[in-house]
Amino acid sequence: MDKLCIIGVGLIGGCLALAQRQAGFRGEIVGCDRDGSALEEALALGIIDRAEVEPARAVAGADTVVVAVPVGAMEAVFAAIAPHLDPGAVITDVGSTKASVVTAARSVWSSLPPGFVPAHPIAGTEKSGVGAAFPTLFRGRKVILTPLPETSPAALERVRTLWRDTGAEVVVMPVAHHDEVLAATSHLPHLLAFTLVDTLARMDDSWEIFRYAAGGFRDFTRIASSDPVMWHDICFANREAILGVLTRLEEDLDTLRAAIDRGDGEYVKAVFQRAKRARDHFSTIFIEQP
Ligand SMILES: NC(=O)C1=CN([C@@H]2O[C@H](COP(=O)(O)OP(=O)(O)OC[C@H]3O[C@@H](n4cnc5c(N)ncnc54)[C@H](O)[C@@H]3O)[C@@H](O)[C@H]2O)C=CC1
Ligand SMILES: O=C(O)C(=O)Cc1ccc(O)cc1
Repeated sequence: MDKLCIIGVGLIGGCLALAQRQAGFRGEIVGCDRDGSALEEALALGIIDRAEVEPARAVAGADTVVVAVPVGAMEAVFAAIAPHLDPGAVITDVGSTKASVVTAARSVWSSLPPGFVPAHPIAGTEKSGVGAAFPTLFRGRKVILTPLPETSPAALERVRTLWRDTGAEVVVMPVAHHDEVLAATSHLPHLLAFTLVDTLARMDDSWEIFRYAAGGFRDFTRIASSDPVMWHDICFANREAILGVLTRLEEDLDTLRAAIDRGDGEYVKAVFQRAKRARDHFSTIFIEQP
């Protein structure tokens, strides 16, 4: 890899650029963003070597292009870069949903380039923008690649190496499985956090409620500070899977509510015990991060 082009110089694009530099990448990192101030900030912070507002200029001569914009903007970016990519270029993305990104790519390229490798780092924060970027975000975290039948083995290896160099553990899975799993573990918790905070904030005594919030409230709602545009896009991009898991949760919440209402302590305790056992078990294996 000699020239890495990152389109969307925000939190994830910025973290990737910093992580690549820290891993010893000596080539050129070109940043492209529709927001000129993001580019200026990235240049000032030394995160990118060159800034381009025009996607066509940014991708020219790049051997690897990473699209790191909100998932709703992927199609427009693919359309803007498609005619200007080098023939052997590898194109990848960091979007939180994968079927929607693949659909966006298929609507731009009548036949998908073999260099196209959909990807998703399962690492982030509630902050956004390049100013919040840091080089160690991906260390010890998972990155999911969802290669397609058209994806060439060489392109898959390039993207695997790109992420492995950041300290991430790379796993491969089918697109649909990715979207089902992430709807449950990431998209649903974000919707719950946003809704909880919104509901409480609209109560008459919200000032009093937030003033006495304890650690549990802070832990549970941190992700409600995440970027609304990004999460709006994710909701609609992974609509079916999100609605499926939301319905399941609604049913379980309704049952719990009914149990509390009729004073069924055994039922309530059984739910909490099962949940505690599951959380304690999985936290030792998966959930706690370095
Ligand atoms: N924030 C997080 O924790 C994670 C985010 N993701 C995914 O990464 C992607 C980027 O997210 P963040 O870096 O958090 O967002 P961000 O808001 O920090 O950065 C996105 C950047 O894309 C630029 N942009 C938006 N539309 C554009 C367009 N049409 N052309 C060029 N630039 C455009 C924005 O100006 C911004 O600088 C999203 O697809 C998100 O789903 C993936 C893993 C974690
Ligand atoms: O901040 C957190 O805890 C997150 O969950 C960040 C995050 C947001 C979106 C993703 O697609 C992956 C990770």
